[in-house]
Amino acid sequence: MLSEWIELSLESTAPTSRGGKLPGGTYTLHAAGVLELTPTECRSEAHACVLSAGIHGNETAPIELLGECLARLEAGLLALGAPVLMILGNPEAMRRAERYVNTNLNRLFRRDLDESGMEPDRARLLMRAVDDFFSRYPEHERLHYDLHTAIRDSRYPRFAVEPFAETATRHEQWRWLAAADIQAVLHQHQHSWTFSHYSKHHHQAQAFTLELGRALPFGHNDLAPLAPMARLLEALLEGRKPSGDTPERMRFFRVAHELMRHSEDFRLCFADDTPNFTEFAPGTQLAEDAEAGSFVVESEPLSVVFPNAAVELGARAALLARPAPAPTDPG
Ligand SMILES: O=C(O)CCC(=O)N[C@@H](CCC(=O)O)C(=O)O
Ligand SMILES: [Zn+2]
Repeated sequence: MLSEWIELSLESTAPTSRGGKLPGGTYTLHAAGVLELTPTECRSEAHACVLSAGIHGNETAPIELLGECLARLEAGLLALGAPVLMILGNPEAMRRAERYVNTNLNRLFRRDLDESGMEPDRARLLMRAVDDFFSRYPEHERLHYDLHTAIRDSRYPRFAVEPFAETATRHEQWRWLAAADIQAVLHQHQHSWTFSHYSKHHHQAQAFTLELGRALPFGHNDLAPLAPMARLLEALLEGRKPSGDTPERMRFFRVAHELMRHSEDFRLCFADDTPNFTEFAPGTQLAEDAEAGSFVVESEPLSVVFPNAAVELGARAALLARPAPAPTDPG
């Protein structure tokens, strides 16, 4: 049943059972795309882990990665040793192989959300699922990895976005991400209402959005470069301490500016296939908006991340970042 969970979610077929046993514990299906794994015994290093994928329906590699982890659990190659909430974010968008159906789910994770519609309802359901899960494990260190893939190529194909929130990121997280072959980290500069931000802001979780290569349809993903990330997820599922490496292996950036789309008449002034983290020199015009005017790089170069001129009005059309120092170990 476990390994069929993803297929059944894609087919919108209700599974025959809402729970059962697996090596090292039990599973419970709380709602479509919301699966909780409960260990018979938590290992001492275990985190309470939220692992989500498919928040954008066309980002399939992370869904396959979670599927592989479940298959290994079910086959007895891994023994569950930590509480885990596994989430397929937007099953309807997954079925349509679209980023979203009506609106971008990953901008809706706020407690004062009052919009109606499929994605707002889904955001409310997922926020409740995360609240309930973390409240069951008050003694555990909390963690949320929200797994994505990017629309464009990237100078660093695998990178982490660290949400902005008060909770400090523990140094071991940088070590784990470096060992998982994450190549760059982007620190957010302000609240962003993404899923990983929700867990960090409201539950003090160690939380990241992880970009794991480029968005491709099911069956077209090469999971080989994600093998080190699979090892990290498996260690978390087993409640073991993951391997670490020096964070200096990764390049660090901080968002300096968020480029917003204000009007219908908006364009980015560089090629559509410009890879993430491409740097633009001072004086370069990056955007033209009928309402906000033009945006030109000022005195320091800026690197562009997630450029997308086709976003909804009022939404982020790109992040502009500058290099940041690698974090030092507080000891
Ligand atoms: O490649 C793109 O333009 C988008 C990839 C993606 O979905 N990224 C996330 C990042 C979330 C964050 O800022 O933490 C998103 O845009 O929701
Ligand atoms: Zn995404």
